[in-house]
Amino acid sequence: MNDGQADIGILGLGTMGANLALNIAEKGFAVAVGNRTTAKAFALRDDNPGIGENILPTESLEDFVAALKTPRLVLFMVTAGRPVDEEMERIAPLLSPGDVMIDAGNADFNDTVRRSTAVEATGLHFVGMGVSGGELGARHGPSIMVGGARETYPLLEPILEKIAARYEGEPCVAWLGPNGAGHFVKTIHNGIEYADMQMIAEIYGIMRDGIGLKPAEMATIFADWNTRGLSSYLIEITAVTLAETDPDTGRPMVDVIVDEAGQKGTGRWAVIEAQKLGVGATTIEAAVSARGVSSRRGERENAAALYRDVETAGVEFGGETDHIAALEQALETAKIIAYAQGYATMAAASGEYGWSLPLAEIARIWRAGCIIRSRFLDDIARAYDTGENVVNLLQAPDFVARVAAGEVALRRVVAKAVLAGIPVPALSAALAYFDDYRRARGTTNLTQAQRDLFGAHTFRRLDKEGVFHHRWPAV
Ligand SMILES: NC(=O)C1=CN([C@@H]2O[C@H](COP(=O)(O)OP(=O)(O)OC[C@H]3O[C@@H](n4cnc5c(N)ncnc54)[C@H](OP(=O)(O)O)[C@@H]3O)[C@@H](O)[C@H]2O)C=CC1
Ligand SMILES: O=C(CO)[C@H](O)[C@H](O)COP(=O)(O)O
Repeated sequence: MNDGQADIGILGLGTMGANLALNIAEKGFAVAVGNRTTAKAFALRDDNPGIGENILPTESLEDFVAALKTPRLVLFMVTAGRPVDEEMERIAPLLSPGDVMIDAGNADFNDTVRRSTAVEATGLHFVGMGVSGGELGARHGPSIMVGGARETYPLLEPILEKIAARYEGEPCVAWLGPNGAGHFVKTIHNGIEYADMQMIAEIYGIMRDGIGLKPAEMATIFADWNTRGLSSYLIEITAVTLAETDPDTGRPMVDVIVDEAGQKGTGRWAVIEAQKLGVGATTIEAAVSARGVSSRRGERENAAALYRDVETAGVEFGGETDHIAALEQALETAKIIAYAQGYATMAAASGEYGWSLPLAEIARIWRAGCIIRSRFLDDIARAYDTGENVVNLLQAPDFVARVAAGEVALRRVVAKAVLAGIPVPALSAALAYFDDYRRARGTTNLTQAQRDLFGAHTFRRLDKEGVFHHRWPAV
């Protein structure tokens, strides 16, 4: 048994927990580790000479708790959902007032609010903390989105600032707001991740099925795009994945991978929360739906046979440079719209829950470490840093200019893909949102008339103040 030596403890040594423990240990902190499968805790110490001396493996929760300095920092990195509640229930009786439980996995922020309320009532503290960056991020520097009580953050800050990714020297970690704020922001990060990935996949679809490019050719194009406006981790890994060859068959790796996308729920949570807040996060919705449709491969194969003879307009996708340039500009424009939707969701949540989310700071801590990291986030930070009230990124002057310059390319690419029968649900959702958002006189006046006719739901008039009901003809 280790006696009160560890600066922090981690329960859950899967992909993220093990790498986070190594990162913390490497930065000079002593970290107690425990896992349902206990052997993993000892293997983590034994398999990592040089760092292992800062890792204190434990066999039981009693050992784990005894190994921690007080106030104890207990970080859970287990499968989201029920396992988090189970682990919390098991360890709570062993902790003392002032100790801190940290859920660093992905979590539905509603669960975080529930857990936070229950735990804080017992004198313990609870922090919901989003960690992004996957395996390598956890190991060498993730982006960390911290929630929970403001007063609890200083207990974690020295460790988090050391282990977080750095962008131009600044650590990519911040306290973002109370109770569920950290996990809410992580959820929107993942929603944007889904939209970003789906739009890249749609551009890949146009390159493959419209233009007829080979994966290696596409890899070169994406690598080139990664040197300019679209430069980001996701574009970089797109080039890497497209360039890869399957050692078994010698074929491009992407060509042997089944076209069914997995999803663990964070994209869906983002959509649900956006809907609850009345924000149209349509690019994220399209991405989540597209993953759902992709998972019904058998159904899609049947439908493909049933609709084999459907006529699509004879659209020519040439392989010339201007087409590639249009795809690049379309993707860049749609990406701005997707981020605008994600940020609008966070802005609405901030008002609804009284969080005062620091939107510029969120962009800054996403610039490195996380899956959507890119220089583009620097531009978003600047837009929110102006001190002006940016109601939506699509109204920030820099982005108005960029979207105005790129919308024709997006419109042409979407129109061509639609005519050719190539699915572009997220790109077209971005365009539709943009067109809807920029229309001063919309069409829901008709919706209001219908609602008033069938349900006396009332409406407001353009020419008079007040709420009205009209005597419509009986139907
Ligand atoms: N993988 C990624 O790229 C990212 C993951 N996350 C989030 O981090 C969290 C952990 O993910 P990841 O490390 O990938 O998951 P893994 O599947 O690699 O590991 C899961 C861990 O949870 C433990 N566990 C599972 N069920 C229980 C249970 N009922 N009781 C106790 N322990 C349990 C496992 O123990 P055992 O070893 O015994 O099975 C293991 O330590 C999740 O919330 C995930 O969404 C966040 C960012 C990125
Ligand atoms: O949280 C993450 C990054 O920050 C993970 O990448 C995320 O878990 C991936 O989600 P999914 O499996 O649903 O694609």
